[in-house]
Amino acid sequence: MKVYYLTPDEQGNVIWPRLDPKVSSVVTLGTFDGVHKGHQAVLKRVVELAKSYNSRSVAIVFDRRPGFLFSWIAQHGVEPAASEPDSQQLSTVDQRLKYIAETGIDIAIVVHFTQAFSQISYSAFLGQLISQRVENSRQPVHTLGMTRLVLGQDANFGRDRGGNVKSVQRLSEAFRMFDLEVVDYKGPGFIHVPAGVVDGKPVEKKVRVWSSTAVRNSLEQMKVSQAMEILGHPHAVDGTVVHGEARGRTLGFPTANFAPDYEGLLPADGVYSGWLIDYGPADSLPAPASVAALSATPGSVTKGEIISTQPAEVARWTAAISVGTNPTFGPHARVLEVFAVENDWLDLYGHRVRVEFADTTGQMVKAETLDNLTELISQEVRDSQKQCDGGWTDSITGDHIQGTVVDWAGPVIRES
Ligand SMILES: Cc1cc2nc3c(=O)[nH]c(=O)nc-3n(C[C@H](O)[C@H](O)[C@H](O)COP(=O)(O)O)c2cc1C
Ligand SMILES: Nc1ncnc2c1ncn2[C@@H]1O[C@H](COP(=O)(O)OP(=O)(O)OP(=O)(O)O)[C@@H](O)[C@H]1O
Repeated sequence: MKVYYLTPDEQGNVIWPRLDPKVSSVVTLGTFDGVHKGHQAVLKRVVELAKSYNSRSVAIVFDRRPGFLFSWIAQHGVEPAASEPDSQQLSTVDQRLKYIAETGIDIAIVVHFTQAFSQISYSAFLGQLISQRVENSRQPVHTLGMTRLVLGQDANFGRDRGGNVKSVQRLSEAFRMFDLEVVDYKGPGFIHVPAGVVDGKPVEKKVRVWSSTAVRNSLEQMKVSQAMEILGHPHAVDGTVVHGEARGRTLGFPTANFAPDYEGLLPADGVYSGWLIDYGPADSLPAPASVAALSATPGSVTKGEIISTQPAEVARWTAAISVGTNPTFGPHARVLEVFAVENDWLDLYGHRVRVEFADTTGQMVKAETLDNLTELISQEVRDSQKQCDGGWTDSITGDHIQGTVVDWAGPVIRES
């Protein structure tokens, strides 16, 4: 998959890549947070249509959730800095691109979502996907050559969320420049999720089961296996390993402690089963293109290259995962710690790692004694092995992923 990164200028304008004018594009657009099964249905339809029309398949991905941008502005009065983390984001742009690439999409165009960009009307935006007028040129120049647009039934985009299935259909019929195809595959239906408090009373809202809101709700309730069911892959958190308090070895369960700048939404405090993936020393890995794109000149396009959006996995282990404040040991910051079940005594300091959440094994408790805690953790480790035994199957590729050690060349520290 080729990836282009677009940085809007102060007026919100972007320069679209000029793609080969002899080939038309089937396009979809959205945030794709989590790339859940609903998103997958839309993306797969784009790939299918592109194949049948000899077109290219294009996904326009908004980076920064619009919800994050607008709530930040409402709270702080200004736009967040480009590097400001979004604590409610399920997956980083690199994680999303990895899954989008798996669906078979040819080109992803990542647009850094700014307030000025959000003010472009849906009709002007869609027009730009066909051709664009540029400075010093009278004739509009060919951009993506969009001939087909694929949207989910309740898609909304453009200024004041004016672009929806009805308004886009009208536009399509009036100008006959592109066709609209609507994917109405919402999955297993709807659920109610908490939506804050009004007049002192908790209120709920109805959302699709296949939605990022439902995934966030599952994670907040420790239901990581439910999140996996909606996503079609385990929910993941990425980070680098730092030193903890070196207590784990004494307990018999040394853990890889994630640095506080981890990426991905952390599930509620609790103990989970899953997988720990090692990508090797962080300083040996190239910075992802998405990081460089954050400091790009406004109004620029970072040329697309065929990039690997994820470093290669060095090893993968079944994991017992602890999220919380370790109350047994008094006041403590909230931490994410992972014990690699098959290989205790690993040296992962400074490594780039990922943890994938499979299921729940217990609560974070204040144990009476260290022996009690060790006993509890031992049981949770056994449960993790049982729960992760079957691995998991990627809903996009159909690949079966087994949670056992791949080929780890790093040092294994044995107890002396
Ligand atoms: C599977 C697992 C379950 C855990 N459960 C608890 C718990 O219920 N209560 C608690 O205080 N700490 C719990 N911990 C965290 C340990 O207290 C922590 O790993 C240990 O203190 C080592 O910390 P350190 O890495 O900072 O040295 C758990 C750790 C693991 C790996
Ligand atoms: N369950 C679903 N069924 C069909 N289409 C979906 C489903 N979920 C999302 N889509 C479509 O995927 C595209 C990208 O969606 P986007 O990520 O921008 O936001 P969304 O629709 O609000 O998704 P979510 O609520 O899960 O965040 C849109 O066209 C949207 O309508």
